[in-house]
Amino acid sequence: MILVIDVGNTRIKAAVFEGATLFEIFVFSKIELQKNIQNILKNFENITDIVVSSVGDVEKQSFLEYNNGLNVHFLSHEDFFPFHNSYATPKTLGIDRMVLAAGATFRFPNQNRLVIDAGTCITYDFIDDKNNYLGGAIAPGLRLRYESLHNFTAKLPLLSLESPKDLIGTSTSESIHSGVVNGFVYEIDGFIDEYKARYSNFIIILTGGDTDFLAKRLKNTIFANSNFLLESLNQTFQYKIKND
Ligand SMILES: Nc1ncnc2c1ncn2[C@@H]1O[C@H](COP(=O)(O)OP(=O)(O)OP(=O)(O)O)[C@@H](O)[C@H]1O
Ligand SMILES: CC(C)(CO)[C@@H](O)C(=O)NCCC(=O)O
Ligand SMILES: [K+]
Repeated sequence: MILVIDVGNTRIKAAVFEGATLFEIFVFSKIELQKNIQNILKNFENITDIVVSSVGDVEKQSFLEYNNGLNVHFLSHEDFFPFHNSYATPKTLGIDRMVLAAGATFRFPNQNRLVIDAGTCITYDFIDDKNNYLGGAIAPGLRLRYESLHNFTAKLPLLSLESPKDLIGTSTSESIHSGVVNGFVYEIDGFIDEYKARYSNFIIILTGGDTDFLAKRLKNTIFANSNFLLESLNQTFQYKIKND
């Protein structure tokens, strides 16, 4: 059994896999990291490996204390990935984006793929049908937009996510919901349309914390899977052992 851990910018997600089977998912904050890992290891005694992808400020050292018989794999740019990386600054490419690109490559062979991760940030990653990772985009995520409006103005309140009643916001809060949520949806549909203008055929994978909220609001057809990063971590690890 393996324990995969996705350290994001806001929270940590972990999952226990045996082969391709996902047993359980855990979501927790950074300060609860040690406690949660200890509990998971206690409940799943057959875990032999911990596989970590971290874009947050949690370093490899935080996992090494579990090294009593357990292998800790902290994924980095030096690992094996199933695509050719055409990014101009490969060393600063987020490891989460690399794992998502790997997952898309494994899952949808020989086709163009666009991965959209709607998390703290929205990331777009494009891998073409020849397995070239081309790059994509980074934009502020849904919650970040609500927080930015509040943090960088004097008068705007901090609202929590709500569906706008209409395009035309008729109060401060409705204007904010319309601006944030409608803007978010139009932007993502707009990106997809631009990719469509350039590539006639590609599969779209949507993941991240806002997957479910977003999936039903997009006009474009997508493959929605909020666990795509966790599943891709498992696949990237299986690929790594095969190639080591
Ligand atoms: N309990 C929650 N805490 C924070 N964000 C949440 C929660 N539930 C849903 N969300 C939504 O998920 C988004 C954050 O996504 P996610 O949890 O995937 O981010 P993350 O853990 O920081 O990962 P990453 O840094 O890889 O994006 C926010 O925009 C928010 O609207
Ligand atoms: C964009 C985020 C924050 C998304 O989690 C992460 O992938 C990251 O820190 N990336 C580094 C910059 C880059 O990918 O080019
Ligand atoms: K993200």
